[in-house]
Amino acid sequence: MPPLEPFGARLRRAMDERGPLCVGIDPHAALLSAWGLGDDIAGLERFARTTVEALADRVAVLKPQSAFFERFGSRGVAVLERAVADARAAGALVLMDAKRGDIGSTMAAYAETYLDPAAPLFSDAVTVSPYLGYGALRPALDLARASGTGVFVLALTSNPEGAEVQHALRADGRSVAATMLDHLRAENADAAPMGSFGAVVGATLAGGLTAAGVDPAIGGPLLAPGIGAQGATAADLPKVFGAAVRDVVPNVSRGVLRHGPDVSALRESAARFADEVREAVGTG
Ligand SMILES: O=c1ccn([C@@H]2O[C@H](COP(=O)(O)O)[C@@H](O)[C@H]2O)c(=O)[nH]1
Repeated sequence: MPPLEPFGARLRRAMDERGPLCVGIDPHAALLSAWGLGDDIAGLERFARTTVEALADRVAVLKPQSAFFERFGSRGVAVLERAVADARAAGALVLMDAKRGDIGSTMAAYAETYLDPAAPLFSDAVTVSPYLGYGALRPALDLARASGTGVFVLALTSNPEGAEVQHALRADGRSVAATMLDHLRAENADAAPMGSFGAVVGATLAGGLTAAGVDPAIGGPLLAPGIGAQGATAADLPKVFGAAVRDVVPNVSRGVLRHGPDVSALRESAARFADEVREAVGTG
């Protein structure tokens, strides 16, 4: 198979054609129940299939939350494999939210799990945690570059607990979060129209970026979770991201999923969020 076009270029095109919204596939036990499904493999499978059927042909990115599949063991992972393949076949980019991070050959194995085109869970991009040091992510960064996939590094997460680590200051006075964004800016240097190496920066962080001395412009995508159930709205995006808002991929999971299992209702909800984002970001 020929190598894919770089993820950043594929993502920019998808954002231009479909709008930048990313919808999560998060089969919480409470959502399975609200959809009238069992908290079991059959329920998981129906939930994933319905979400993919409703949204994969219209949103730029679908983001399965791996944890909700892994809790069912190998059969849950098999459902995840199918969801990823079906979503990609229907035209969505798949961002696997696995938040992996380790060292050396272990990190390389995580990278192969999601970014090797021959792997059963091959996805367009994966989230990673830099808590073992940005340099420890090198196997994933290198494999992404080679395979035309992307990596999203946790920088300023949407949860309030993240600040104690991410706002911490290094000896040179830079915050940990700002340092992660510096690394990503360097990783994306010279990439056009957009780099493949993204940051996770919560939409909940109005004021938080300045506090952490962070410039969100990294030449790559900015995944912004926190809209909907966590309280942020599309109108917060320009406040949080300023001029970098054009590179933001806003994520909504429960805010859309709570409208299921009706396919039309899921689509209408995603369309409403997409309209709100368009209005807030000023792209038409
Ligand atoms: O900082 C982060 C990083 C990841 N997430 C994930 O995004 C979704 C958000 O779900 P909602 O239902 O829209 O709250 C979920 O999978 C999180 O694990 C995040 O929220 N914040």
